[in-house]
Amino acid sequence: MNTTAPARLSFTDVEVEYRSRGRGRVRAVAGVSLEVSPGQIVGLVGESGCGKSTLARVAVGLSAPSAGTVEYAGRPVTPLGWRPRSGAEVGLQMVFQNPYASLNPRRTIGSQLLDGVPAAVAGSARRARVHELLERVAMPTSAAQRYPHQFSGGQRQRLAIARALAPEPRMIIADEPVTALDASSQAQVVNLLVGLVRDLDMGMLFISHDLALVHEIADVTAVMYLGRIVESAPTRELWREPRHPYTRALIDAVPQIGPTPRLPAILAGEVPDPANAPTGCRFRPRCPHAFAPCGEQPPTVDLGGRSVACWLTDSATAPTVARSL
Ligand SMILES: Nc1ncnc2c1ncn2[C@@H]1O[C@H](COP(=O)(O)OP(=O)(O)OP(=O)(O)O)[C@@H](O)[C@H]1O
Repeated sequence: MNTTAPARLSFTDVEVEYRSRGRGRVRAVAGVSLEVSPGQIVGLVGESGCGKSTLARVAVGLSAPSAGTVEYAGRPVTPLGWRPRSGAEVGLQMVFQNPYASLNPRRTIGSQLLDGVPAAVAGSARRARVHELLERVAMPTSAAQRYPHQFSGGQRQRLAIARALAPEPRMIIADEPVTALDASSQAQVVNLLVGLVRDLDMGMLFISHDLALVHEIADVTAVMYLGRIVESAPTRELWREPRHPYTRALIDAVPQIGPTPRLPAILAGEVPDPANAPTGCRFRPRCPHAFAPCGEQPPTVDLGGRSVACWLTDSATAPTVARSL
């Protein structure tokens, strides 16, 4: 592994196309460029079906992009299974929505954690490392002798996080890691995960449909719609001044509490099937501000530290509605 390159995850013009019977060609990811730097939490948000999980799978080599490149620490991430796992994949670990995706129900927790501990850790230090991993996720060391089904959902997810940490990754890809948990476990697991990422100075791509949660934890938020990143910005700026109508709609859909409570607005319509994606701007059929230029795909415009793909931000085409956004 190239140890001099920073442990940065970079997607460049990534496309992923599925061929499925009945639906034909499904372009689930349609040209995504995104970076996650060491020590940074990037939140990726969007409604169901926008292509978030597909992008996560490509990041860890579980799927191959049909175009574009994914690099980690300066090396291409290539699909698993073709050769032994390389440093690129070991440096990146994934936490799934369902902990059973990373925990084998038929093996003890201890043996599964041992599998992940680097070979360089030898002898009795291996078992000590397993105990250390359990302590890191606030589980008793006795958990090592038990099986996944003997734990609650929240505990299982903590054990899946310990499994992800075992190979000492520098970057975590967390795909809806708390969506399947009850509300109190959700908060615990998110706090644990974010605390670990910060303590160990790792990077994290945190995928969620929950913009309010991403607002709490992410340094940068990228908003995905039907296979494309429509807006990306430091989280605070994005929340304070969303530039894309889809981002605005997602923020409006979050219930507001506090001195001036407000009921959430409903985002009109549904995400179209990517097998039948609209031409031009993909958000056009649901956008309250759609106008003639939206028949063409908008370019992604760099606004200095943030980017947006919307004709409303183009000074040549933007009509007065831009000011009302
Ligand atoms: N193996 C597959 N074969 C065909 N189509 C697929 C496959 N996996 C995903 N898709 C389609 O690709 C699109 C994006 O799916 P993906 O799961 O990446 O979205 P998502 O934003 O993560 O949604 P969710 O939050 O519901 O998981 C969807 O239209 C989905 O039906």
